[in-house]
Amino acid sequence: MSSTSTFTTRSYDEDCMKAAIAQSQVAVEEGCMPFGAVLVDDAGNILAAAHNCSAASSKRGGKGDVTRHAEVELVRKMGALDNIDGKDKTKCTIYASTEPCVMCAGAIYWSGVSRVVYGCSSEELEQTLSGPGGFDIPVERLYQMGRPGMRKMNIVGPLLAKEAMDVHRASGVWCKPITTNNDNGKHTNQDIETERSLLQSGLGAAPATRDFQVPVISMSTQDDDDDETILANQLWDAARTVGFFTVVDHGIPLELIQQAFAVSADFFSNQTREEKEEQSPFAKELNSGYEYFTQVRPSTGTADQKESLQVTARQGVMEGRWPPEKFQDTATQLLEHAHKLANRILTLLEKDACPLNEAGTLAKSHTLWAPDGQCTLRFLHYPPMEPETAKQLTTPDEQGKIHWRAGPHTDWDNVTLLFQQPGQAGLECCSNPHDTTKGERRWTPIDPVEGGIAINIGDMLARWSDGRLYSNLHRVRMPTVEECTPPSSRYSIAYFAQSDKATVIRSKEGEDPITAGDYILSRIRSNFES
Ligand SMILES: O=C(O)CCC(=O)C(=O)O
Ligand SMILES: [Fe+2]
Repeated sequence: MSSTSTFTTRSYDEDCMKAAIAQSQVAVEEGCMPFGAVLVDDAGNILAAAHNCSAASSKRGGKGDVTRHAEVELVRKMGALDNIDGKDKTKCTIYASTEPCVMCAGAIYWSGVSRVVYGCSSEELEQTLSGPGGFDIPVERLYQMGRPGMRKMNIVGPLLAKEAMDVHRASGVWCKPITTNNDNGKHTNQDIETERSLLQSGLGAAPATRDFQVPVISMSTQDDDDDETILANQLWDAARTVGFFTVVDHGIPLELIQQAFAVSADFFSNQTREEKEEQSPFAKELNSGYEYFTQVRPSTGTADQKESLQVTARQGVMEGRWPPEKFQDTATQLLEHAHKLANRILTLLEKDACPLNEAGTLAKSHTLWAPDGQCTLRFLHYPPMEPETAKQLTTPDEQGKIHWRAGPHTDWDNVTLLFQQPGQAGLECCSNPHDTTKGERRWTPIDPVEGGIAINIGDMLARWSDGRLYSNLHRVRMPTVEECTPPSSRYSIAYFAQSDKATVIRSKEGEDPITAGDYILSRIRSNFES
């Protein structure tokens, strides 16, 4: 595990770390290894900067001097610095884009500097290396191994780990290509098996009771730390027990939500299936575009009674797949708002869910429209049906199978924001098996609330949080006879917050990490294979 120091951070730490990471980029541009470092005084002034000067490979200009690591270069520069005269070196900080190796930790100690802030941990880097690992001991532990009387060293990190790792990955000099970093579907198959078992156990088809409630939580705070803490605790309790909750006062304008439902109804209900397919052709590997009654859930063996349009917020994916302008404008705006809200929720949950994460890691792992972005906005329409049809589709066939508007499933993402409209009920969730206060597992409705958004935890965050959070099953039941008199639609819009492809999701110690890209890909594949 990477160590997180108990020492406090300073207001200029992030800016100085960005300067160290920029140095690591300069190193790459000069054909060297991706490491950078800066020296900073106790007022936050950068006194010197250096980067690795060992050539990346013989192909890139000779082997060079292998001791020319960024920190060693920096310490050597210190001897010649004019601006360090009169300063107390023990109060200076060295920012290193990656946790210093044993050699650099020694050089830093002998330089007289007593504070070290690092970007990504050597452990994180090690796990992405294509070759053998390095000669590293976590720097905090290394300094603790020194003799009594040794000067006390103050270590802070990881800080801006994603940014620091991005330079390593993009450098192409030694990280594994990210697509090879997968777990052969071990986890994703487990998720699919959980869904498949619902068919045999009968739990998937058990009717909903109102034995437990899905909490409704106001997200309005006065920008005050106490309010934020109260809100974080409420979200944590709801996420940890039920796994589903509805938020109100969340800041997304009601008019925008209503406008999104209006363009959705216009797209689905005022065009033929062929027109929709032509406007937004479906791409299987991207899981993007328009689909008509195609999704067969492992939990039901029958196709969901729905049509959907999936907007994937990745560079280029929606080209040739956007319905007309007004739809695109509205969907883009809703995506922006949903993205911000999801990130706020993830940040509020992070401290309890992923205690080893640097604060903000979850939020930073989602980038809208990035080349490896994976967030999606899914417009759903469950078409109206006659009462007779609803009855027929919910009567078990010879194999005991029935139909659903959406069969029981868990979502693949970190967190889902689900917009639903009053008067269009049907969404239900199953109790969390880890919540022992609920006894036997049961289903309960998630009633639509005007302007409210239903939130649920997905499999990605369940995994990232080492099971501290749980992604619970949910489904959309068929309409009742009353709801079919007259036949009526259900529209919903789901925002799925899925980390960028290169994000490394690491769960328990000893388990293989997986990139978010591989994770989603294996879920897409297994869903189509089922
Ligand atoms: O339409 C709904 O209410 C639920 C949709 C859903 O759960 C999904 O698409 O994952
Ligand atoms: Fe879902």
